[in-house]
Parts: sequence; C-alpha cells; structure tokens
Amino acid sequence: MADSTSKKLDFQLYVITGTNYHPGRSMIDVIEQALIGGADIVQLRDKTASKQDIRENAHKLRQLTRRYGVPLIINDHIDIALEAEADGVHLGQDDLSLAEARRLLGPDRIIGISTHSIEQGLAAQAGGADYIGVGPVYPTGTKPGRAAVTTSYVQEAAEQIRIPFVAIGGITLGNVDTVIAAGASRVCAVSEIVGADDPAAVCRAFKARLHAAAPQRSEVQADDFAGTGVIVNGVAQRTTARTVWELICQHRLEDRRVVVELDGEIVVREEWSCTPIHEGAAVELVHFVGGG
Ligand SMILES: Cc1ncc(COP(=O)(O)OP(=O)(O)O)c(N)n1
Ligand SMILES: Cc1ncsc1CCOP(=O)(O)O
Ligand SMILES: [Mg+2]
Repeated sequence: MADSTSKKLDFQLYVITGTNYHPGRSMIDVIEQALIGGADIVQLRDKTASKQDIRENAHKLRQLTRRYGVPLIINDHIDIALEAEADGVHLGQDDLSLAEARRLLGPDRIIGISTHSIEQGLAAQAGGADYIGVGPVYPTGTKPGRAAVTTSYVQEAAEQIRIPFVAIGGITLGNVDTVIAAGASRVCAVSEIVGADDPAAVCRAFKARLHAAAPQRSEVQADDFAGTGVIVNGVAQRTTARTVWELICQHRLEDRRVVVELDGEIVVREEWSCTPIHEGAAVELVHFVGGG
C-alpha cells in the first residue's frame, strides 16, 4: 500500500530527481540530502533511463521516502507507481488522461497534473486532480522548448485555483521570492536542488523563504488539528510543527546559530528536518546572540 492514508497534501517544497545534474553522485544520496534539508515531497522523473532502471529506482526511492515520512510521486508511469507502492503520479497534458489515470489508480492515490494556462488549471481541478503544476514559470534547460508561463499564471492560479498548486520551472534561490510574491506557497525545483554542491543547504534556504512568506500557513490549514503539546525552553505550548526544523522556523530561528536538545538529547542540524516532534516533547532551543 502507498503510505498516504489520506490525501491531505501539506507540502511547500517539492523536489524532482534529475540525475544529469549530479554526475558521479548517486541519485539516492542526493535526494536524501534534499530530504535532510526539508523537501516535503519527492518525484521520480527520468526521461532517458530504461523502464527497468526506473522501476528499480522507484523501489529505492520508496524505501528512502518512507524513512522520512514523505510522499513519493512517479512521473509518467502509472504501472511503476502501483508496483512500487508510490503515493501517486504526475501527468502532463500529453500523457494519459486524468480520468483514465483515476480509474487505474483509484480514489486514494495522488494525481498531479501539469498545466500551462489558467484554463488547463481549472480543467484539471474540475477533473479531480489533487494538485497542479504551474509552469514552467521561467525558461529552463530541464524542460527545453517549453515556453515560460511567467509569474502572471502564478498570480491567476493564486486567485482562482482552490486545490494545491506548485510553481515549477527555472526556480532558484535568486527568483523564488518573486514567485512567492506572485502568490505561490509551494515551489518545485530540479536543477537548483539536485545540481547543488549542498542540496540540504539549498532546501533549507528554500524552506526558510517559503516559511517567512507564510508563517501561519500550517496553522490556517490545520483546521482539524489543534497541534502537539510541547514544552519549549520551559514554556508549555501547542505547535503545528511536525519536525524540529519546522519548530525552529516557527520560533524564527532558522537564520541563527542554534543548539537543539530534544528530551535531553542533542539533535544535530542534519537531523532537524527528519526528527519528528511528539506529544509531550521537551525542547530546548539555545541560540547565540551577537558576537560569535
Ligand atoms: C510537479 C511537476 N510539474 C510539471 C511536470 C511536468 O510534467 P510533463 O508536462 O508531463 O512533462 P515531463 O515531466 O513528463 O517531461 C512534472 N513532471 N512535475
Ligand atoms: C519537469 C518540468 N515541467 C515544467 S518545468 C520542469 C522542469 C523544472 O526543472 P528546473 O527546476 O531545473 O527548472
Ligand atoms: Mg509527463
């Protein structure tokens, strides 16, 4: 079975594989770095490998994403998604139709649809897509020959689309603030993340920007979730943070030097985004002020 028992899609940072961007490094290592940095959802996309290789990578990614409690989406191949027990598929305008995909996948699996105009976005929403891709926002070598939709479509999507939409295409740390300002609260990147020397650091930086733009997002969306009771620096409180990293962001400490102790044990920085916050957790967030 896929891991998502409900399809409540709660993500900000979507990472897609792109092995051509990291010669000499394994796809699993690079994606694990992205997960350590806080990527919330992973897509396996490989337009050149044999079906057998994609199948094997799907199984490896399924194991990895399961360890991090993160959904796995397979690009294009419904049969591989089912076989690898992925959480869903991503399909483009020229791929299998949404109706046929839903028939094959059933109601519980996630279906994401690429859209390049507000008309396509509204059609995918009406047809039962779980999320839509909005892009490419900027021209990108990862999808050569596809015209950019620009931030105008991001703005239209923010005004009119009621299911989650994710901005994709040429998004970097240099332009993500513009994309967020246009109305995106979720972004997806390939080359900027998997081509980086330090994918974890790039993901942390993306998450900090997304969180700075919408610090209340999870509180607003979590209408059926009153939060986890925790004690932070001796103060009892409820938090919607799912991980140590999210808690740090909620306390606006993401850009500070912080030492974290959870139930008396130090949590090293590399583990912040994969360390869950549990009910009753005692957390010490020690940050250093000024000087060095
Ligand atoms: C999140 C997301 N958005 C868009 C795409 C592109 O899908 P598609 O248009 O089918 O193109 P290919 O990826 O198959 O080349 C995507 N994969 N993911
Ligand atoms: C698959 C896809 N679909 C629209 S843009 C894109 C590629 C995004 O890659 P990058 O983040 O490297 O521009
Ligand atoms: Mg496709």
